[in-house]
Amino acid sequence: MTHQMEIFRDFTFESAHRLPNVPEGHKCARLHGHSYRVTVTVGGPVDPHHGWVMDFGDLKKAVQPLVETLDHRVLNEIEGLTNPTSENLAVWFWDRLSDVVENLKCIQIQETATSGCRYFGPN
Ligand SMILES: Nc1nc2c(c(=O)[nH]1)N=C([C@H](O)[C@H](O)COP(=O)(O)OP(=O)(O)OP(=O)(O)O)CN2
Ligand SMILES: [Zn+2]
Repeated sequence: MTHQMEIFRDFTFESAHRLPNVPEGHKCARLHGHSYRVTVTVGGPVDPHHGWVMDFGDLKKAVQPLVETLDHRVLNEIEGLTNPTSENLAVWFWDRLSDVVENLKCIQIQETATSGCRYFGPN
């Protein structure tokens, strides 16, 4: 019997952004910052010998360089993030991780304690 599971790891970074395509007068057109949290979820069977889906450490090795690319930056200046909404940030992470992290299931971005998005990949 195999046990199907999802594992996840949280990463945080502090970045500034502005949203260029919001309606006139929208507060998010102004430069402002967030303490972002990205949660990366991977699915698969629990390997019976190791007792894990994958090593959390290997997941960190894949994601941390991307987080460092964004930390203490203005997101609009990062390639591929000219309109850095949570949704576009989730796609940005997915596009850079899906080839290196097997069975990537979800990228969750939290901009604030109460707002965020979950991306399950292209269809
Ligand atoms: N679907 C999305 N909507 C909004 C995004 C987004 O990425 N996707 N982003 C923003 C802004 O970045 C804004 O900084 C966050 O918006 P909001 O949660 O409305 O702001 P507050 O935390 O200040 O919430 P209040 O309830 O107004 O205090 C906007 N929308
Ligand atoms: Zn914002």
